Amino acid sequence: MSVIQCENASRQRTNVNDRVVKSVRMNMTEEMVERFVDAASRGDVAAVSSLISRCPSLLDRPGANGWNALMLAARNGHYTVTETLLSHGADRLVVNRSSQTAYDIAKFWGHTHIGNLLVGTDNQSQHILATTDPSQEIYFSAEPLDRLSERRSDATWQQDKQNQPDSVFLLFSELSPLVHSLEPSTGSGAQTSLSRFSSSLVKELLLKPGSVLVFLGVERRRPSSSPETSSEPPAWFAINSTEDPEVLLKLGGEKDLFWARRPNRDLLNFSQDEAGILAQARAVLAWHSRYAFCPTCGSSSRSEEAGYKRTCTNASCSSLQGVHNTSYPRVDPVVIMLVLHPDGEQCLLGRKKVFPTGMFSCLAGFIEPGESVESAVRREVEEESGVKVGSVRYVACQPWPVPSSLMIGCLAVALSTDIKVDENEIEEARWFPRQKVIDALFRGGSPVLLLSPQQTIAHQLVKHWIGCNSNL
Ligand SMILES: NC(=O)C1=CN([C@@H]2O[C@H](COP(=O)(O)OP(=O)(O)OC[C@H]3O[C@@H](n4cnc5c(N)ncnc54)[C@H](OP(=O)(O)O)[C@@H]3O)[C@@H](O)[C@H]2O)C=CC1
Ligand SMILES: [Mg+2]
Ligand SMILES: [Mg+2]
Ligand SMILES: [Mg+2]
Ligand SMILES: [Zn+2]
Repeated sequence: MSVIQCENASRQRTNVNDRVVKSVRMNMTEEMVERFVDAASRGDVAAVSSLISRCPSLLDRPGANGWNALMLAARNGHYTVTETLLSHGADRLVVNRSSQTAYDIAKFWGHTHIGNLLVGTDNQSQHILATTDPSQEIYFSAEPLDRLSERRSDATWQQDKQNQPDSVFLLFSELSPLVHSLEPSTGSGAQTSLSRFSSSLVKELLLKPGSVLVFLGVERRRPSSSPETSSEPPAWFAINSTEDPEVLLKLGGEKDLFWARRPNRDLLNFSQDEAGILAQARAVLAWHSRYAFCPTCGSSSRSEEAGYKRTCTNASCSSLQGVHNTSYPRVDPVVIMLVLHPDGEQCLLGRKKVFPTGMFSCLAGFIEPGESVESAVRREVEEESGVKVGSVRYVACQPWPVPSSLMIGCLAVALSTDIKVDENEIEEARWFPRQKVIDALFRGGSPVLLLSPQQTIAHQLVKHWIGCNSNL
């Protein structure tokens, strides 16, 4: 045998030996994983603890059937084993082959106490589970003011409120609100706050021909028991001004005020209450800015009913007779839907060209005249992605004041899965598995999937789907 043949034979023997060693090691590891998940499944705390201390990497390893120790402990209602696994840092966010987390499994099998343990107290897992009522968290939907619509046509009451020292006036220039930054220590998570002006500061501004005033409502609070303060809660107004924005800034004196000009970004930084007020104020002011002239005859129109109606100044205009929706602030209904794959474990998300790299969101589209919510969902999904949709279920809605949409959020189930995007509207659409979505929601964005911010209903719909049990 030549030297080369000898070397080759020796190399082959080494490779064979390596493979044998590797396979023995693999069998040993697999065996250990099976022993570990079996101990968790039987509720054997001592065996679970001893195996983790010998080999910590076993903790989240799935057994041959795709279930890890935490899932099996949850399935069989073993509280102490669940507790032990969590105390070692077991990952609550991993899913099995059917896209179920340990929490899904505990909830399905009725082990509420284990479900509660898996929710824990940390924000991360609470987010997953506290999604049964998404409307609780919808940005722009809080209603801290009582709109008192019956007071809109009471001119004396309106004038009186405009003169009250405790009335609050919000300022807008070209529909951008005047705001100031908040210290992070406020704890509300809000970064900016609406700047509030008193009647004396805006008195002159209200006399300018380009100023539009809208009555928003009064604060929802019990009348004060203190005799020094007014017994009626303060009234709130919004003003859109055409004056020089730099000059308007000076109304705030020395304070560090600025205009929140980028609608899709700057309007998302307020507290829930202020976002609710902003949604109302901006949408009504946007309507005034677009309807200065009567849509029926083209004559000029004037604001009435404290900013909630525009009436044509032409006495012979037909809009002055009968029902005319051109006279009232408009709301445009939009459907927004999370489409679920027929397997229940994937969802359809799309991206527009203008989205930041990696960002995907729910498909959405304006409802057309004569269309139901369900038909609009089916039409928009098919137009934008080529996917056919069957059942549609309403989940929650969101006022979206850019300029005045109402986003009607639904879950919809796909009947077909092939994707063909409408390139005018969507750059790409894809099916995303539940685990990827969980990772994007709770472990921070990955380059593959970045979701829209939590203030959007698109984000809330995705979170709601994750909070629903996967099919068991
Ligand atoms: N809060 C959230 O989570 C989200 C909110 N949105 C909002 O929903 C709205 C609609 O979504 P989008 O996907 O753009 O809608 P569509 O899929 O219906 O497409 C938008 C196109 O429809 C046309 N359009 C504009 N206004 C209307 C109307 N009143 N009725 C019918 N068609 C109209 C426009 O065409 P043209 O360009 O020719 O004028 C526009 O380009 C947007 O305002 C968007 O900001 C969207 C996604 C998420
Ligand atoms: Mg569309
Ligand atoms: Mg669309
Ligand atoms: Mg459309
Ligand atoms: Zn008219």
